[in-house]
Order: sequence, then C-alpha cells, then structure tokens
Amino acid sequence: MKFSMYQMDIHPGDPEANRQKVAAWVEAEVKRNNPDTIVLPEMWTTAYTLSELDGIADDEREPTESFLKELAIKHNVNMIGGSVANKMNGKVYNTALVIDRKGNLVYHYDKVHLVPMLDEPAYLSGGESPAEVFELDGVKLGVVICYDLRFPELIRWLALEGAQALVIVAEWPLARVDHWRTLQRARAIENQMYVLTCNRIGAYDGVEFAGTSMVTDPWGDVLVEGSQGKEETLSISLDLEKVKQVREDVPIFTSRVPDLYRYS
Ligand SMILES: NC(=O)CCC(=O)C(=O)O
Repeated sequence: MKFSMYQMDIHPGDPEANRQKVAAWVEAEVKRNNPDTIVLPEMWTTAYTLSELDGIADDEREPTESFLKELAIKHNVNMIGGSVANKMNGKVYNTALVIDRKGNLVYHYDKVHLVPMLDEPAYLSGGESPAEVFELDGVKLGVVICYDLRFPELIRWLALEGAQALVIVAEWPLARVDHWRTLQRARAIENQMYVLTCNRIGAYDGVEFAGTSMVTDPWGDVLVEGSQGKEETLSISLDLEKVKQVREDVPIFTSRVPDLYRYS
C-alpha cells in the first residue's frame, strides 16, 4: 500500500479555504505519486481555533464527510481524512474520518485523550470508545490522534487486533518535538508495526507546530522524515512482509504474560 501524507499549514478558522487547499493538493498528488491512501493532519479544517469552534465545527461530520467521499471517488483513493472539530448532540469532538476509494465511510474515531497543554478539555469532549482496527484494500490499520501517542495502552489493543500499521494525525508543538520523535519509534518497536504520522506545520496563537511527520518501520527504523518548517508531502510504499518478519524474529506477542499485567 502506497501512502501520501500532507504535512500542511492550516488557515485558522477558515474551513472552506482549507478544503480548497486540500482538494488542489489531492488532485496534484494523485497525478504525481498515484497513492492508494492519503493522510491529512489533525483539525485541518479549523486548526486550534477553540473559541470559534461552536460556529465553524462540522455538524455530525458534515460537510467534511461528503467532501472526502467526493475526493475519494473522483481520484479512486482511500482517504484517512485527518481529524476535524465535529458537533454531535451538543458536544464538540475531535473526530478522525476514514473513507475508502469507493466513497464508503469505513471508520470514525473521536479522540479519547484531550490535551491539557492546548486547552482542549475546556472546549472539546473526549471520545467514549476505544480506537479499533479497520481495513483499507485488505490492510489492517489503526488511527489515533496526536496526544493519544502518549498512551501505549490504547495503541497496544490495535496491535493485538492485528494492525499492521498505525496512522497518527497530529498538531504536535515544536516545544515537544523530541517526545514526538521518540514516542513514534517506541510505539513502532513495542508493537512491531509501521507508524505513519502526519503533523501540521506553521503557528497559531503563539504555538509553533513541529512538522517532522515520519514513517517508522516495525523494527524502529525511520524510513522518511519531514522537515520542521516546510509544507511537504511524504510518500512511501509499505512492505507488509516486514511486519510478519519482525514478529517472527522477536516474538513478543507469544512471550506476553497478560495475566500478570495491571493496567488501571
Ligand atoms: N494536538 C495534540 O494532541 C498535541 C499533543 C501534545 O502537545 C503533546 O502530547 O505534547
């Protein structure tokens, strides 16, 4: 499976401008690299304009869901459509959407861990369901959102359910870029799966974001890495045999002793 990740800057509080920007990029990227699956960053329609979200968030995933479905069908490409601010039953969630190349909504996930350092808990509600594995073109994948990267318990479940690759959509600040890089490698090594991340660049409200989107293989080697301050596209084909090979060479999943683990 070939992935393209759009490490983009975001027009704050202007969903229409961001949709136009993404539509133009997808058009060009499909011509350039013909990916199977496209990945966008966290909160890419609005950025962290938290006090404005009541007026500009999606309503029950619309219009973003329809927008992504149209792009998927038009370009015959799967869309891991980053995440968006999304109103449901009077609450606002940070919701990731996954659309297959036929335009079906395959999966959606509300960010479980809200990030205090960016004031999310004051404006957003946390998801009430754990992340689950889904399939695109027969590949088992998981998706989580930014701060979720710090919680190995959430991600371990995806590995146990057979995920071959984990996609993380993000607006991760430059101030903690060392954690960002290290934790991606840790999640890849401990779960023996690919970890692909799509982070924004640029700044909003005094916070500069890190870029540095990455693809780490199941051995922990970083295969590609975006720069810190520039819009970039990361393009990569995954060798899924490597997941099987690493799990055979270092068989942690058969060595586990779950009866002795205490989680809460
Ligand atoms: N958008 C986020 O969830 C940022 C997470 C973050 O800043 C951190 O974990 O550090």
